[in-house]
Amino acid sequence: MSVNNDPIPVTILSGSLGAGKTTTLNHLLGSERDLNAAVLVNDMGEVNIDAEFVERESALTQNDEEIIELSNGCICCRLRGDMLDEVGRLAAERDFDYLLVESSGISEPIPVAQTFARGFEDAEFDPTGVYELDTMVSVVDAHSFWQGFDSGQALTDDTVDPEDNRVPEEALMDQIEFCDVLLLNKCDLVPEDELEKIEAVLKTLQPWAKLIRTEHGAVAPEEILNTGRFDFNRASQSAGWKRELQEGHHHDAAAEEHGVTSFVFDADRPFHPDRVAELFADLPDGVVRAKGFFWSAGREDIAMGLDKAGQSVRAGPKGTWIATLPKAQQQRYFAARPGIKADWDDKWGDRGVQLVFIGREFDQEPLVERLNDCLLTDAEMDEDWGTYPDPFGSDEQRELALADD
Ligand SMILES: Nc1nc2c(ncn2[C@@H]2O[C@H](COP(=O)(O)OP(=O)(O)OP(=O)(O)O)[C@@H](O)[C@H]2O)c(=O)[nH]1
Repeated sequence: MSVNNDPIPVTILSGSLGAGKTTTLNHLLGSERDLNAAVLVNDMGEVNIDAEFVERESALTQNDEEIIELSNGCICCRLRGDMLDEVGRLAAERDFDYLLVESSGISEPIPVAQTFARGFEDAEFDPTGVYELDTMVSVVDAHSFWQGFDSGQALTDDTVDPEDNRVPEEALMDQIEFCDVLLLNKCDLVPEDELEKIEAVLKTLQPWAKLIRTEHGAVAPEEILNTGRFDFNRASQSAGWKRELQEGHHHDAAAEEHGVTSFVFDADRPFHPDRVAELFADLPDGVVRAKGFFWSAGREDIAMGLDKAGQSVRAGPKGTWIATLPKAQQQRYFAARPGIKADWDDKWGDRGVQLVFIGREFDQEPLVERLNDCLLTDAEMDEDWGTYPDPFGSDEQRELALADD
């Protein structure tokens, strides 16, 4: 074999439990007989490992991939170093041309991508220059799409990743929002009109990724191998809520036709903490995603964050207002971003509210009205906000409410 020093391309597959990641991998390995790939599989020891082994064995006998299992932990957190050790060992042998990674159902895609794109400080092996992240693929289960945002699991359930207390809908949302290719799988189980609704929501949550319908993971290999689509910065900016905050609302006729609503709620005065906490705990079911910053009266020191993914809602201290930065730093910030001062208030600077709401079949107007009712009234603007109770506490992004079944 000739010596090849080009970086080894990497495709990472994420997707919730049972969405069809293994099926997709098997399809790929079965249809691309010439693909000389190493496969790294991360499972949390959750389900059905035997059945998966059988399927993989069959793929293994057809091709001669090296298959590596990383179990009982997640490659986005505890096993990041282990994953790098393994891919470092593989790279030293270098008898394959492509690395396929199947991450666990609850993996966060960003740290996994980061591990490949930028390395990981605690690991000896530095993947930069040796591996090159080519495509981030998220497999979405069309059949249980809506249930995916309604796990009804409280943060205390065993099913929640014990390492960081995340619920499955948060992982699902991350996987949708940070990827290059979205495979909408199990389309055989879902009628056409329902598929169109799901696609309309997916395109609003993730406008950049290529959206492909699949049955039994049957995707054309060129859609997920050697696509050259991955770009860390672009992927980080590609979430629909982020684009809507930064670039404003894009009218999307297809989305509207399928009942998808998305809007930004903007305000330059604070919310009453109790009123808004109550509202966040009782947002309309149709709101699949909400995200952004808000100002909670009495907490002028810090920007609060709202993060709703499906039924999971977190709100709590999140970021820094420019107004609280030292003057010199503020000046540098303004110099780098001309025009930012447009919304600057003489007294309160950039403190305010900017929240994106995305969902299906909910009415925007009543929600906007309720949000407006949460803002301080003129009379309250003159009160001493220090006497207000603070439901958000000091923990970052504290959980507020979950499905109560
Ligand atoms: N009807 C139908 N079933 C599918 C499809 N894709 C996968 N399945 C089935 O769904 C089940 C789960 O598929 P897997 O490929 O194991 O899913 P996974 O994402 O790898 O699951 P985990 O590794 O457990 O997270 C299996 O029984 C598959 O045969 C599909 O497009 N249609």
